[in-house]
Amino acid sequence: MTLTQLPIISFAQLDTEQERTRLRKAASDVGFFYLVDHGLATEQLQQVLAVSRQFFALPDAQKRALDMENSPHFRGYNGVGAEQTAGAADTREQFDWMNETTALDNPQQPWQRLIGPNQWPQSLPQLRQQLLALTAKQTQVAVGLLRALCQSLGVDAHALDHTFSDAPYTHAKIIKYPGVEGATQGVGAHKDPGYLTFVLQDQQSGLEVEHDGEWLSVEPLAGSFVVNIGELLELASDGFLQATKHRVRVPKPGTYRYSAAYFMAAQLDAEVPVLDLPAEMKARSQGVSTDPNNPLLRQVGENVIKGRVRSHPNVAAAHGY
Ligand SMILES: O=C(O)CCC(=O)C(=O)O
Ligand SMILES: [Fe+2]
Repeated sequence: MTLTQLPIISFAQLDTEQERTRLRKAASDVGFFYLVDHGLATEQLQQVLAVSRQFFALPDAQKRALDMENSPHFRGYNGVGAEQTAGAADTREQFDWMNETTALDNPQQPWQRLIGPNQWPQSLPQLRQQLLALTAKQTQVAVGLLRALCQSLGVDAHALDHTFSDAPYTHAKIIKYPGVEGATQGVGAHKDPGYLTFVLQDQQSGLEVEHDGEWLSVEPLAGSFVVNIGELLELASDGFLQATKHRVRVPKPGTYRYSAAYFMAAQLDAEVPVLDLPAEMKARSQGVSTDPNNPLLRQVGENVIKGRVRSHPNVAAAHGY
């Protein structure tokens, strides 16, 4: 039967085996679901979307001063057309931030250059405050969700904890998709590189998920996060869970879509283990996908930097990646 809506999972009920079974089904059959009862107030989420609108409404020069091309750590602003996905330019403006740290003095590996400071607009101090508060709460929920997912896969809830015990690598972005005549690709079809992604959408749809060879539109559900499985979970489950491909279509001309995406990975220096799943799950596993254009890498930093360099060739070139 064709799927018409994503499953809805209650975070608050994941202490019950019944809800964890629903979680496992959603994660393995679709790889995408709405997460509700996650404890973040709808008001806080509305404030994030409001401050994000304020950010994108700043004068172009102020946004350009934060251009990602200034940052060897892939942080900051990108205008429409700067990012590449599936070999074509995306029609979206975005602002990216990650764990707030200082750069390493002597990075040995390209992915170690991801470590560093963010770029924040001085004229909108509430952006930094709102976005860092959001990320901190999302990390708590993502860790709880990952543990429940491990349990649902028949392994210890803490089986992956050692891969993020220093602190998970978190990357997030606020996004504005403008309706541009003749454009269709808001963001091209892709998988996300981390463990789990949370997307906060406004009332405008546009996100589509690949399921059984068709594209399913993810209609907005107020107060929810749209959660999806990333490549690190495909690796950890040896393909029992698949990182589902998704894309965003450009809204109608004259309209806009705003969203905020949060990507939780393991710490950059970790290796993702293969979990010892029960035999019946192993038997149903498809194995890790082998796309020559997108190899999945167990070394977390390498998997993350792969995506950054591919999405932002201008930033990679400016900083000698
Ligand atoms: O804006 C969205 O709904 C999803 C964005 C997305 O898939 C991404 O940035 O990886
Ligand atoms: Fe994505």
